[in-house]
Amino acid sequence: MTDSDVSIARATGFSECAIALRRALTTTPAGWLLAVWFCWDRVPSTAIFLWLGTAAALWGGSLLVLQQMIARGPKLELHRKRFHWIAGLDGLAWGLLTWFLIGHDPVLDAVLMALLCGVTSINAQVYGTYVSAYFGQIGVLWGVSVLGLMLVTGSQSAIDYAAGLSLFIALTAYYTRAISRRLLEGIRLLHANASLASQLRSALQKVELDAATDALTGQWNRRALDDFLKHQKTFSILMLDIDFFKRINDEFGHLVGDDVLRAFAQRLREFLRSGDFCARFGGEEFIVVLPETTLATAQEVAERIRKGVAELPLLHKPKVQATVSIGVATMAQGQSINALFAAADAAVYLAKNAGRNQVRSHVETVLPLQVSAV
Ligand SMILES: Nc1nc2c(ncn2[C@@H]2O[C@H](COP(=O)(O)OP(=O)(O)OP(=O)(O)O)[C@@H](O)[C@H]2O)c(=O)[nH]1
Repeated sequence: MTDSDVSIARATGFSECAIALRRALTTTPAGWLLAVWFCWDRVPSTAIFLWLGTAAALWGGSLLVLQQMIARGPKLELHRKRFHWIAGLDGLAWGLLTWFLIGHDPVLDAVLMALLCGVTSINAQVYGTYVSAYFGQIGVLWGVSVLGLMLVTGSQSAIDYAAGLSLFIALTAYYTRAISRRLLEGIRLLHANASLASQLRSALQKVELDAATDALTGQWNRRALDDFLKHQKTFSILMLDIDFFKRINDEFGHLVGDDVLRAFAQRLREFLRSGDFCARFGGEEFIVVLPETTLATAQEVAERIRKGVAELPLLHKPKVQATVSIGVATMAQGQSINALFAAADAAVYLAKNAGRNQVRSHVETVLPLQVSAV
């Protein structure tokens, strides 16, 4: 578990709390209606409307600010202060209830105390993922309501109510803190798991890519070629074999030979379309698969490649000029992939025997007649 997991969990907890508070604030008027319903005929209507007006003004302002904050994306480091203000005003609106509505009827007082306890409990859920704002909210609710009880009523029952409310709020705050820790731990674990899963996914993708790629040239390897061919129906292949490659190694060394292989693979790609597939078959041999391509077109492509390799040096320092012999073969109905490779190989053999730097096709060899019978 890293520090960044912890701070991401805190930030997520904050933004979840902001969204939960918006949901809770939109249902707050239902709580007021309940209070008004209890108070109707028991409390002077001016007191009821004064409290309702004050609460509505505080509520409307808070909701507006909260809405703007959420629209911009609630951010702990930016909106922390504003959010604590909103929570405090929410607590103030409820706390003022004792200033306006208490002291008119003993039964009603008890019911309103229960209502304040209910508000405290509900808000424990609302602020669960950002508990410091909860402490602000219930702190203000507690302070204002206890002050109201003392100043407005000042009776023995007011002291009892204040004591009861204080105990209830203190216990709720204590347990909410513990639950909030577990909630944040859950968010932290979720985040850590998600980032671990994404790391594993990208590591797996890299391993899969490495397993299908030739390390030297960056082209696909034999395994990837076999996989690709499994999904092809009508296609032609070019088998390319660099001429006298041993001489290049002997003259310039193996490292230069490697550079030549890389440069050759690069040159090859310049002549291919995006849907064509190029793989290193082994040593200085490459295979190009041309999907949906007839023999005649494949021969044209092969000829372009042959010329393109021969006309410019593959390396400039040291200057290495090379040529390539190419065998072309087209997949026939019912033919196996190995038979196709054998046909292309026979065509390469023909090109080499004809003096190299040539393109030959499998129809010029005797092999297709044998393989088509396989
Ligand atoms: N530098 C380097 N050389 C390689 C690599 N793989 C194979 N070779 C060399 O490629 C050479 C292939 O030689 P040959 O099969 O005799 O063919 P060639 O010299 O190209 O002659 P022809 O194909 O008949 O024109 C061998 O010397 C191999 O050692 C490689 O990855 N890097």
